[in-house]
Amino acid sequence: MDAYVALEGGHVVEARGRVPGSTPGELVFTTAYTGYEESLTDPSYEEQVLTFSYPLIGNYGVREERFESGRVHPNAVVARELTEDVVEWLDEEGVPAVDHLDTRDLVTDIREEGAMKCGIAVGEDVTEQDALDELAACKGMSEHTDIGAQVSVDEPDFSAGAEDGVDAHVTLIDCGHKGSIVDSLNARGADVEILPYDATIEDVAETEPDVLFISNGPGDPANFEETVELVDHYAGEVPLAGICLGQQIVALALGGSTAKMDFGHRGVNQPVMDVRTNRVVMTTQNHGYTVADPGENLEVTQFNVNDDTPEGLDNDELEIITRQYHPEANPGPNDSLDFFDDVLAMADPAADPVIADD
Ligand SMILES: NC(=O)CC[C@H](N)C(=O)O
Repeated sequence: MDAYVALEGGHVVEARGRVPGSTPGELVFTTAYTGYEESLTDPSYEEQVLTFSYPLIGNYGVREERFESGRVHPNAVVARELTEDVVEWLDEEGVPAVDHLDTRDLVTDIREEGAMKCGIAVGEDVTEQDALDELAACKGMSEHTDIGAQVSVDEPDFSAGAEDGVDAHVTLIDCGHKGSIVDSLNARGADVEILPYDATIEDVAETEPDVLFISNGPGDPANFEETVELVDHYAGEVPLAGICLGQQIVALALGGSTAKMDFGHRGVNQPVMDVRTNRVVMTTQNHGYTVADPGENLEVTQFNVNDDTPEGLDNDELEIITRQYHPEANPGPNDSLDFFDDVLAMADPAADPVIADD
């Protein structure tokens, strides 16, 4: 099977085709050396082409219990070597895949030029031109204005908490959540009400949340206008938590700003410094945007040791905790699981129910 990857600027790389198909997508890389099932099912990779810098992907098989959602989200997959198990899975999912190319070169290009548009063509008779045509059709990440609708639940859903633990009711706004965020809350006793990304202020009020939780998700946070409005309304009225896109949305709602990073943070060993405890934790990350300015209402309590970008924003008085990384730690490391205890410590089931109007 022939395979070509056309990079922004027009350079075309030849590869071995593993799963046929053609697609555009934003080319990004992850340095994660484990957790390929978690990465590939993470909705935050929607509309991207995921390159693994680790050279062998699929060496411990494919197991559904490690999936973070019901499908593979990247538009295509690139690796130095993909095992048969992974190829079979991607084939069932209809996700184009290529290997046997120099991923060191590709990652170096992304490091130097930044995450870029690309086009992939894989199949018996595909040509370089087919890949270039896909590239020409590739939109920039921020042009995917409906990306929330592509990954969010359409209807509200509910996931019951364990019998033991915190008697709390969390309303999760689903911007493309990882399943293990819900599992982490359920395991601590909290019931989780899952609402679509465009839920209204009234929809949230009906669920009577003890905590309002904004999930991770794909694309540019500025395109989640409905969710930004929700946070703007509920900040100070109900405790707020957010992960990754959730942190960015909370920052936008509280007067801060976000910006696109050059090549982002994607991996499982990103070091984060907590300025309150003076401890460094290792974290799993997957993001291409960052909070550029947290605004006047949020304190930067954690930052990335590599590039100083904000990793944790807090407001103790308004009861807000957000993290840019993934504390649910799938596939690990487990250093920051206590985030969920801190979130649920804000819940006060005896408090008056929230109200929809100001
Ligand atoms: N994992 C996420 O929530 C990613 C957030 C956002 N889409 C970004 O790329 O920065």
